[in-house]
Amino acid sequence: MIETYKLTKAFKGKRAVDEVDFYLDEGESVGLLGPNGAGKSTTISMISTLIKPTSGDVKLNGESIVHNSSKLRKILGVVPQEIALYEELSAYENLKFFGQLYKVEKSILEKRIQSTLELVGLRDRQKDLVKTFSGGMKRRVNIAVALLHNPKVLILDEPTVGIDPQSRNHILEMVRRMKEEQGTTILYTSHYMEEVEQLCERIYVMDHGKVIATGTQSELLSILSNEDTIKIQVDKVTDSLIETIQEIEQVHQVEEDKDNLKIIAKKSSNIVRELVLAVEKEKAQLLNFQMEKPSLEDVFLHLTGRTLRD
Ligand SMILES: Nc1ncnc2c1ncn2[C@@H]1O[C@H](COP(=O)(O)OP(=O)(O)OP(=O)(O)O)[C@@H](O)[C@H]1O
Repeated sequence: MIETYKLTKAFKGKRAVDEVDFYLDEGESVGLLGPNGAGKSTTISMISTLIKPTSGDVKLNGESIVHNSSKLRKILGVVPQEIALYEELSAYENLKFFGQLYKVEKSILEKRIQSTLELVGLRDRQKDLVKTFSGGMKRRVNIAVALLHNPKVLILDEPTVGIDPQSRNHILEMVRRMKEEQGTTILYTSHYMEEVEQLCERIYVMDHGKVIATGTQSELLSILSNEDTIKIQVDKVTDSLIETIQEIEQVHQVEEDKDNLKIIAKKSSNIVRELVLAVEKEKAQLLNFQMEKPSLEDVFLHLTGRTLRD
């Protein structure tokens, strides 16, 4: 349905998006996962024709949309990171205003306003002014705006950043319902791997403007099939302890998390013994030891040496 070929965007000569090849099939929900600055927003801005690529192409059903975006715009709903609403108007009035602006037919606009408000869980607050809403509620109205013309494809740019848990749950549930009940095609960007794990069938992992891995969740996790993820808790984490563990031959990554250390190491029978010896050598006390199932966060750590939230 939508495909990109070597999609590239440079700002002042620096590539924010670097030859990204990507596809989104009808009815799929695909995640773009990456830390802040990875190039996710720039990628979706090009896909949604808000900015022009420096080079490369975006195609809708085989036709380039870079210079002819009208077909795409009809079927696309985009929820940007920034909230764009009139604070002095009510939720209902905002939707009516944007519905008229987007030329939603008069005869169906009222019904659409009510169904989108229902979907984002704000039907009973529709008469309240947007300025009285929490950040999460404003984000939900913003999503309703993007849904007014009943788009086949919905692109959401980090829709749950910085909002209350109730709104976050509403948004996740809404995306799930749109996909399952209406067959909407979804492109979802996030740096929360749990959300992408929960909602998306296929995932592109981005870092520094490039796609560094892609596949289904289980395909991505199989990157770590030769690795163990081990969590140890010690009485005190020191730099010297981290260095000693990093010197163990099988160890690829060590991540510090309060009193815990998360270690990704090549599968081997003696890794446990090596870790115990390292802790003893540093005169630390081992309080807990746990082998863990790898997560997408671990895949990212393995590929980049950093965590998604660094
Ligand atoms: N208009 C612009 N002018 C200059 N640099 C830009 C512009 N837009 C984005 N960038 C740079 O491009 C890189 C990628 O940014 P982008 O917003 O696409 O990342 P992201 O993965 O969406 O992260 P975030 O979640 O922080 O938005 C960053 O280094 C950013 O500073």
